[in-house]
Amino acid sequence: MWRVKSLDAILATAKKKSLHRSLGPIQLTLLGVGAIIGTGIFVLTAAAAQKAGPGMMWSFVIAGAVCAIAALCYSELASMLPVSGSAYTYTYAVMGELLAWMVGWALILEYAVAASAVSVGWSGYFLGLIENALHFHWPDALRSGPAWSMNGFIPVADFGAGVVNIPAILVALTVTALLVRGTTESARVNAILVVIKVTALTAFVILTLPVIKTGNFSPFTPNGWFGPHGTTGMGVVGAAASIFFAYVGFDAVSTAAEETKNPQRNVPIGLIGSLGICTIFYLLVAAGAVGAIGAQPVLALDGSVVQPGSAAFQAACATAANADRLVCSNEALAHVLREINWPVVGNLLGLAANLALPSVILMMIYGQTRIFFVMARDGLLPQSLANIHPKWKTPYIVTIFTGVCVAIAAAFFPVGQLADISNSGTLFAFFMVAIAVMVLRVKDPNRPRPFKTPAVWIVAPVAMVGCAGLYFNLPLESMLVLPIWGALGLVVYFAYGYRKSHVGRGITDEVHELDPDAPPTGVPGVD
Ligand SMILES: NC(=[NH2+])NCCC[C@H](N)C(=O)O
Repeated sequence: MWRVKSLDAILATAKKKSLHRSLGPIQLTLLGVGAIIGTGIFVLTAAAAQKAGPGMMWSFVIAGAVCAIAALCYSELASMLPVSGSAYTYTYAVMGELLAWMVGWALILEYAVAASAVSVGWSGYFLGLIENALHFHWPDALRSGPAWSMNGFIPVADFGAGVVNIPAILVALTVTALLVRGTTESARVNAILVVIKVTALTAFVILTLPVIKTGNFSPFTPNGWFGPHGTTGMGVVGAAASIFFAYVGFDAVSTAAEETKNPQRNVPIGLIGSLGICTIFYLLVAAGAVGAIGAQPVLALDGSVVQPGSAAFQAACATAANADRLVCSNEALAHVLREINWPVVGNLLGLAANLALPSVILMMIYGQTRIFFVMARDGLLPQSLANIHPKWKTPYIVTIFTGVCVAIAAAFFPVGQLADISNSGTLFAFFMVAIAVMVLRVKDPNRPRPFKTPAVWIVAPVAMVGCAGLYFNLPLESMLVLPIWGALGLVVYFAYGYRKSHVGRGITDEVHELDPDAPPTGVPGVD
């Protein structure tokens, strides 16, 4: 189970597709910005405010910094191993099959659950739009899933607040259908969506900054840095662990390393550039939202601090006094614009989110099928999962399976919890990547590295500490999902993958990216 897949075998697999080095620093930065901006800023701003209050501005800085450091490690491996499967493949080459399996298993959590989170985020903007622009009232029971609370370790659902999130199901299944039919996102569509997203955020900043009231910034950190005693995942650092979601996606830049001119110089510019631009945007948006309408958390009816999305939180938001608070909105940015008397621009921003978010869902479900595909190709999952549809040439079985799971999770869970769970998978994968970079420096010091992590012996350990630090500031329920999911993964591995693994059975599978059984490539941001 410590067997590794040799770097040369992996590279032989990838050899066939050697790409033209054409990207410069500016294109790379834009690619990153396009892949990063999404649900995080549009939707999770409200959850971050509930956790940290105006102090969420620090949360954006912390999460951005952890991402920047992790990104530097990720890029070294991405530039050495320009192949699909990302963190899973890197770990397979460096630390052996068992850990690779665990990373691949965690990536399932990351991608599929992120797709669910974005579906729920889309639903919030969709409902806001049809209600405000078309004055159509969607039935209450069908607009969100139940509110969850914990009774000891047993989750309890309260269906008073909602039963099932129908719009989220619809968007997840629609995107799945498109993927089954073989839709991929073209660079052109991606460029248009980048412009739409950036325009929407710019408009938000321009309209909110002039109406900022300094009084809205105090108290600045109502829940402190780590939340009041007895809570988990609250405070400025708790909000950073959630808002981390808003920065993920920069791997698009790392993945493009082999298409980049002078990667040693341009990849870090692209990474730090796109993360830097997003951080500045996010800070301006956060300042605008806080300053315009305030961002103080709501308290439970008994006066205690509450986790966003929980049953007690829903109850507090249902009171008339709290209904218009930022933290209670499912479409935070559109809501702010309506509150400051720009209803039409608010609706347009909602429309922009509705147009742009499905592409994030598409990339996530696509990325998920790609990971399943690579794992099946290595023999760790059943080959039949990778079966290709005769007419549409897509891996339809895994796509439909993934889409249905995504829709179910989206139907019944709130966006903040889903994002937290997805983050736990991402943080684990980044943590492993930081280790892998160092291990590979020792094991294989002379292999060419188109991009080298600067000061790796400082940067990689700091990345590990940063990822672990954010993970341990997730709410307890979300934190527990990763070990439980991991234990399940171990069972699956020893029951199946351990015996079936191609590397274990001595099969060197030279499946090329261009082989007919490989899924279509060409979605920016996933590989
Ligand atoms: N690989 C991921 N976990 N991506 C999900 C996050 C995508 C993006 N940053 C957003 O805020 O919508």
